Amino acid sequence: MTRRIGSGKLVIATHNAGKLKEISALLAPYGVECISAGALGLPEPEETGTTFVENALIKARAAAQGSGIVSLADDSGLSVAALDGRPGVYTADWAERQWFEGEPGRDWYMAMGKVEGLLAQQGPDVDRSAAFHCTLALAWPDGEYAVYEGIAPGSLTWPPRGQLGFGYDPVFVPKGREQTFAEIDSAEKHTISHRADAFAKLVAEQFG
Ligand SMILES: O=P(O)(O)OP(=O)(O)OP(=O)(O)OC[C@H]1O[C@@H](n2cnc3c(O)ncnc32)[C@H](O)[C@@H]1O
Ligand SMILES: [Mg+2]
Repeated sequence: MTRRIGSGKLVIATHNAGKLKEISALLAPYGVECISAGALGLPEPEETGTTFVENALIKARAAAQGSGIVSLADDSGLSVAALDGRPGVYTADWAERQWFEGEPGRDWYMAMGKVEGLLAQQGPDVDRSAAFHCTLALAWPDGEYAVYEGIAPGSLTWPPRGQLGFGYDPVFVPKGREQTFAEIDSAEKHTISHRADAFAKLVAEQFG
């Protein structure tokens, strides 16, 4: 029997504002008091793993140890079929760190262009299928943990479209749709995304 979060405090071990917003919305119905790793001043651990599971556990364990509170991390990424699954666990790293109006951030437009450039090298008939992956890891300060995985299949489009969401959303068209994730409102994204898929499994086990 997996240990449960219950209705106490939960640290959200991410430094990505887009993810934090989505995770808080997905957890809103379950009466958990969410605190972000940033608000607690927790450092961003180095993601030295080679799989989504390893990196999610690194982030969740670092936050649980640093805060003494059960922590939830999300490691996610875009796997492109024609690029043998890249950028995969390196999805965030493909976007260079930059300063935008005095704030640190990453250049997602440049990263989306990098993916598109590699696809374009394979010619006009290249297979444009891709999938977003999301691994959620829960870690307790005493070392116990649980992992939940989700996926959203789809394809890549170019040029980027839409203003909603974050990261690579403007180039990702989920399967069966015509709009990109950045053109789909957040309530609807929460019914079809990789994060929603992983959360459905977490919710069934933790709050079911
Ligand atoms: O590690 P944390 O602090 O959580 O934040 P991060 O942005 O570094 O997150 P990851 O290491 O998991 O990298 C995953 C990247 O994949 C992209 N990504 C993940 N989920 C996404 C989504 O729902 N829509 C668009 N892009 C997404 C986004 O660019 C993320 O930066
Ligand atoms: Mg990261």
